[in-house]
Amino acid sequence: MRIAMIGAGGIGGYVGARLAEAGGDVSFIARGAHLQAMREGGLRIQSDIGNVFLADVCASDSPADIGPVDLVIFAVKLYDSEKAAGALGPLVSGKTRVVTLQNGIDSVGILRRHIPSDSVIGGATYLSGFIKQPGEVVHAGGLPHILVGGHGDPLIKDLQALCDRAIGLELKPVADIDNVLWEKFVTLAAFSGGTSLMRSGIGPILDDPEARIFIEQLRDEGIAIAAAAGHPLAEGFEGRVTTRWSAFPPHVKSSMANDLERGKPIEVAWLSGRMHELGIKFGIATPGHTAVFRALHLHAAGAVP
Ligand SMILES: NC(=O)C1=CN([C@@H]2O[C@H](COP(=O)(O)OP(=O)(O)OC[C@H]3O[C@@H](n4cnc5c(N)ncnc54)[C@H](OP(=O)(O)O)[C@@H]3O)[C@@H](O)[C@H]2O)C=CC1
Ligand SMILES: CC(C)(CO)C(=O)C(=O)O
Repeated sequence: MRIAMIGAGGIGGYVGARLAEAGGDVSFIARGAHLQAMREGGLRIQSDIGNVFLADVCASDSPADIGPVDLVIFAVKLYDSEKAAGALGPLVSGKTRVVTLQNGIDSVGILRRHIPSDSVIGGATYLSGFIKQPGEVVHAGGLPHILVGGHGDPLIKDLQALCDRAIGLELKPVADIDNVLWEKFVTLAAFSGGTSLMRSGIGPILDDPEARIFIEQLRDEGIAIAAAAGHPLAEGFEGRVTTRWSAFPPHVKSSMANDLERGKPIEVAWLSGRMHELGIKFGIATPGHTAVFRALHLHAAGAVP
């Protein structure tokens, strides 16, 4: 199976390296110093599940260098989506499937504006990763599970078979990916808003009584928004979110908190900002998410000079 990873960062780098290690024919679309480092010195993944070193990496900043593939895995930040999606053309044939692992609820819609609708498949993962330095990605924690739509699609079955052979990757096709994406959106918007605004890993937040009230408030606002949007979350969801948060090593922060710390642009408009916008639409107060959105808006495009 020919696979192209769009973005070779925390998610694209980790998943692509694992698929290549398992025998997949993987190419990476990357850019800048990370692209140069991968071309010159390969791609390294540091993970408690087992490190990976891909010495010989097929990487380019131009999809035309790679040509049509069977599967595209889309993993750039949401603020880079339009540009990256607009450049997918040379990778996509009539048979290509494009699986997105981006956070939030907007990714599938963005991709469908650029490529045929039925080629796009939603997906979500709770694994946590980041680029430590050019050419090196760290798996910071979180189980390397990926949930994808496309249940019954032969290509997704082939991908699942490849993941079954891989170390540190588990892929499960599901019948209702929309529900999975909403669950992740609610869980992550609270986790990213909380760990970014409070500048802390999840452990100390859950241990501090006031900080915990705030992150749980973000979670509960998200649950109310999901119900109003026609995606009610199952009974007991609150408890499952807290269990999921507690399963991360205490120091783990969201990818947005990591980007904020590094002065990079952040995805707040698609997370707390999206909750704020939906709150206005449905007439539901979201004081927590609105505060996160407004406070971090100043940093949305990267470090304030
Ligand atoms: N990291 C995590 O733990 C998780 C992230 N996600 C989601 O996955 C998505 C990807 O996040 P993440 O892996 O952290 O992102 P990263 O920033 O780590 O990696 C994205 C990479 O793609 C590059 N890139 C962006 N646009 C292009 C382009 N047009 N051509 C070539 N390269 C490009 C970026 O370059 P540059 O550095 O120059 O910007 C960067 O190297 C996001 O939506 C995120 O919310 C989901 C689950 C967990
Ligand atoms: C799964 C989680 C919470 C990993 O940290 C994430 O999606 C993110 O940080 O963006």
